[in-house]
Amino acid sequence: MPRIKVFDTTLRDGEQSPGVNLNKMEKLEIAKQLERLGVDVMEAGFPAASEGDFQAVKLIADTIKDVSVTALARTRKADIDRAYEALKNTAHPRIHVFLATSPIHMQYKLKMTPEQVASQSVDMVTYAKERFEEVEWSAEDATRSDWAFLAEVIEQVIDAGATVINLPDTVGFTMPDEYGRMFKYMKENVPNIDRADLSCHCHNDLGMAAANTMAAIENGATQIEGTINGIGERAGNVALEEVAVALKIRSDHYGYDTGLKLDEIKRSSDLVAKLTGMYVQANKAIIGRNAYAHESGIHQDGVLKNSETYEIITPELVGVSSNTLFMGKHSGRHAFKDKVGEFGIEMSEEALTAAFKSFKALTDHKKEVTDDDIYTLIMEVKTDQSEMSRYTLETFQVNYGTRNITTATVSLRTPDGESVQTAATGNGSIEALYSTISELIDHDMKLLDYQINSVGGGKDALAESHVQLMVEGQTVNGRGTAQDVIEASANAYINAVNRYILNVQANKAQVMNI
Ligand SMILES: CC(=O)SCCNC(=O)CCNC(=O)[C@H](O)C(C)(C)COP(=O)(O)OP(=O)(O)OC[C@H]1O[C@@H](n2cnc3c(N)ncnc32)[C@H](O)[C@@H]1OP(=O)(O)O
Ligand SMILES: CC(C)C(=O)C(=O)O
Ligand SMILES: [Mg+2]
Repeated sequence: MPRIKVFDTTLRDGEQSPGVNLNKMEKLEIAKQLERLGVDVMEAGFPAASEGDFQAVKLIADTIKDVSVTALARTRKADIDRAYEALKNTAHPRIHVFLATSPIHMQYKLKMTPEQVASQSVDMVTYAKERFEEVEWSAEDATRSDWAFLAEVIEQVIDAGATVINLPDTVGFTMPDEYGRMFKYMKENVPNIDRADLSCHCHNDLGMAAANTMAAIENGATQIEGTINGIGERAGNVALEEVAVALKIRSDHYGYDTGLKLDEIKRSSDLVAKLTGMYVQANKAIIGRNAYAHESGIHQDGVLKNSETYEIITPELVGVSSNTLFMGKHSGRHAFKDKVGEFGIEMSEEALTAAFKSFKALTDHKKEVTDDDIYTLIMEVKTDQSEMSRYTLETFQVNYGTRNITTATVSLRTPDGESVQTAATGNGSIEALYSTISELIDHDMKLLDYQINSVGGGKDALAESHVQLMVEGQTVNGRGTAQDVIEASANAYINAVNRYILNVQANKAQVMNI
């Protein structure tokens, strides 16, 4: 069966989701999972955007061996140079250069004529080609561009060395038949089109991203771009798992396949949801909690007689399985290690010991420790940068009552190793807690967003909190886990402050290096 290449942009376009901000260790974990999933190309970031993005792309490029790693660049030499610096040691490098071709973007955003857009694209593809064998060129806002103009630019950039041509539906504007016709038009009107892969890149503003991607495949696309769980700018990108499973289940209709290991989909989805804080809705296609659940009597009756009456996808196909190993206070290190293996996660002995210690501590409070709990603990250990952390929570107490003024008392260890303590009040537990922590930390801070979720079910479930703070004018995210919701909230807040401090240190180090 002919194979469609999969270009994952979870770490670049996906990270452009409002409110998402991954540190480099979190990005690396996602990159390793994408490698296990079997994507052909992963877009690791936009190195010219920030020092943090540059470092994350470089770390991924230096680590990933079996997948092509790419990075985004504007049609500017400085962007291409920065991408080259980040990617130069990777096994299969690719640069991704983009420039908008629609009248509205050219006139108002770029303030360039169509002729300037064409020649700048050619010049920068030529420049990129001197550094990279694989050069992808994207016509941003292709679906609102003039097709004849676009065809001319595509022909020129292929002559200049582009090996992949991407036609993004940047604002999710197109419809399936129209997008399909655009691909057919380019196949028929660009004389050298067969010298390049043709790629689609769909956004979901009108809920058409998956349908548009399928239409592109039917009309000549050889590469699809998207993200895990469909995260991304505004309403997101196409969810890769939806397209890959649709191609598999309807191979009779399309006759194409991807190289993805479909049973790695659930793990990939869980990891991205956990590290980004963007949880998947229960009825989400392919990986939603309800995607393999049957509620009504007639459906249940049908499924009991023959599951295919109401199930077109088996849960096992995408790696959804029921928990068979009961993990509790009597479990030992072997069972724990086996569970880590089941998740497909590699851990050093040191990290395994730390995760096992947290697991045992949890079993003292929790009757049954679920897969979700263990997975959360492992990720806490794997993405921990505590050796570089600055503030740690020592103790806290919150007094809340319907008729009392809520008071929190918190003790923190500061970056200098000093123990500081104070108390403050607030309208509720979290406000009192956060006001108290703020008083102990010598930075100007504002809470922008706060989320609390339970991991798995049950009244003794672990709590996981995500916060977004404005610290000294910089937006930072934080994540914290604990058995208690207030402790998880405190951990998330302190984690955000520590990330801010690490960012400041990284920037200072960069200035000193220059
Ligand atoms: C459709 C997409 O997803 S595109 C990718 C979007 N991703 C991002 O923007 C990543 C995060 N971005 C950033 O950190 C910043 O925008 C940066 C570092 C890239 C640039 O920052 P700044 O230099 O402050 O510029 P700012 O973002 O305000 O404006 C963008 C500039 O790039 C220009 N530009 C936009 N696209 C392109 C392009 N493809 N090629 C060349 N120039 C471009 C704009 O015209 C504008 O130029 P101007 O300053 O001459 O008016
Ligand atoms: C940078 C390009 C490929 C993009 O993300 C878009 O146009 O949506
Ligand atoms: Mg995009």
